Amino acid sequence: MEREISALYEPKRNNEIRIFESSDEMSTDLAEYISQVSEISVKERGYFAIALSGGPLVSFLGKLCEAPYNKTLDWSKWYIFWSDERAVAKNHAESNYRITKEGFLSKVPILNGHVYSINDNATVEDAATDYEFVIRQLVKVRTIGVSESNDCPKFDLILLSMGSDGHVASLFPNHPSLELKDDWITYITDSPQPPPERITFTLPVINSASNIAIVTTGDDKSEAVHLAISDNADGPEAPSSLPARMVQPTDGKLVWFLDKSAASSLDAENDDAFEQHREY
Ligand SMILES: O=C(O)[C@H](O)[C@@H](O)[C@H](O)[C@H](O)COP(=O)(O)O
Repeated sequence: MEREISALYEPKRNNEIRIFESSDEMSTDLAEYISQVSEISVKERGYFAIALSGGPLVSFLGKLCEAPYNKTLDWSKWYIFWSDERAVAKNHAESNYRITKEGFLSKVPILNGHVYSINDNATVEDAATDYEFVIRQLVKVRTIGVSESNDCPKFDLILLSMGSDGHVASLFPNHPSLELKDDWITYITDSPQPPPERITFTLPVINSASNIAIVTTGDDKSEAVHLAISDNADGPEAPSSLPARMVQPTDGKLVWFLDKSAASSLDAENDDAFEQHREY
């Protein structure tokens, strides 16, 4: 359909919204989506490099640990990374590594040597430098792909969740880390949500991925979802520095996985830049 595009905003391409009646249905579809992306990546590249986030995301990966996926997926080709980590010890309740290990990694046969966690034994600055170094080595040998448009790593899939303030990974609204162009990994010491110190992928790395999924549930996210997605949120008041709105893959594809509550402020008429799959 022909439509007028605001001069203030790049038209969105390769974006899709999937809306589900319940988080259980969302988990089922998410498992199928991840399975398909992993199969394609293994077939095309021989590896599947996936970056996870913390928060409630891991609880939506449960179906991957069950039949048929626990048997059919080529787990030996999976390489695990984190798009962000909190500066706490690995055995701390808030460690994204710990949450992922308990809720996912301990239930599937991913090789320990393929799990690239963020150093919890260094300052956040050093941990960010170390993580970028490790990722550079893996890009050199192409375990992680490389973007054709810049030298950024091209993860096969980056899974993100979003906070009610629109933050993704540990990129928070109006934070200077949103401006970084050359760093792959950075750190912050002033997170508005505890703990204050965190390590995070930068936007250039997120946007260079082949596939990005933002998985979000709950009423408290509906306004941020609207601001992140809707064309009618364009204009002079547009939340140009809302991190979730800045997630726009350069060559890849973005899929939003939303439950009905998180999608409740979306205006179907005005969101036609997205291919919508309203799974009611
Ligand atoms: O520390 C953080 O950055 C948050 O925990 C974040 O990781 C979380 O994903 C969102 O805040 C959404 O979480 P809820 O859906 O539970 O609100």
